[in-house]
Amino acid sequence: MTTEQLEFQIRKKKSFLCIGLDVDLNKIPKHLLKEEDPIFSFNKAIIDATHHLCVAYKPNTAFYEAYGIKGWKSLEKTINYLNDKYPDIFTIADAKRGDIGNTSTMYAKAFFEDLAFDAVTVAPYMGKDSVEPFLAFKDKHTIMLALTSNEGAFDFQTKKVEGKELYKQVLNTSKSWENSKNLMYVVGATKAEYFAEIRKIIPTSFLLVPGVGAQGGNLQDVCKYGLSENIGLLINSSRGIIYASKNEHFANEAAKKALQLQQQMENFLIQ
Ligand SMILES: O=c1ccn([C@@H]2O[C@H](COP(=O)(O)O)[C@@H](O)[C@H]2O)c(=O)[nH]1
Repeated sequence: MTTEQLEFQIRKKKSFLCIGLDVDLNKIPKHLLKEEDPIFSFNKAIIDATHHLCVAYKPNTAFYEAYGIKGWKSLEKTINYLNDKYPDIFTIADAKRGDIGNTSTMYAKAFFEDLAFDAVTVAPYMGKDSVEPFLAFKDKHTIMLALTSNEGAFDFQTKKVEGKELYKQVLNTSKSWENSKNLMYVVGATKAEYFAEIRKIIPTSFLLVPGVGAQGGNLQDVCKYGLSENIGLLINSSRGIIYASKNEHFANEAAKKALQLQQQMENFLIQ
């Protein structure tokens, strides 16, 4: 999916919500544990109940890798289900990869070709040659960590290097890389006060924004400073939506939480 198609979907659905599929078997309704693939059954129910309220889903691969081969199969079934039944949905593998060039190429093949995700998250620490193999894939997106939502973001990302904060160096430098049009960036909702500065460097790049809901980030502030002329935001909520309830109505309860966020987004889009 191109960024233009993503923007079209956002305007059509009046939503820039991304739902995080971070499935923990200890947190899902007990009755699902009897199913052959509880993770996929959970995801399928959540997706069917919420797809009209969001434009993207983001499984964090850690929650699948933790269950070994079974978990990887559940991830594969989830992305195949999304691509077959809801092809207008933008899909993000939150895998935070990045390595020397030939290894990065293999990571990119795994997520873009084998699993056919639209986007993958990548850490910038190893630099240009570790990210460009991802960028080489046409109409696929590399979402690079810029300013993350956690406390540890202040350990390195906001520290000055040659007079400029490291996250700003990441944004500025990456703009000159080959196929940089395929870049998006992760900026945490807990760092809302940084969005105005970030928009000065990357006025229209899409930002994946985790941290609303469970981590306490404020949607209003993010929208106020982060929205761009092409919208440019994907706001993620995982636990705040998918674990709304543990009873048999869990998917409907998740949809209610998603609707609350979608309605707030709609208000910003019509302003
Ligand atoms: O800076 C970052 C980068 C990634 N994440 C991931 O997003 C979700 C957030 O989940 P919630 O349950 O809505 O808090 C999760 O997969 C994180 O690993 C992030 O939170 N911050």
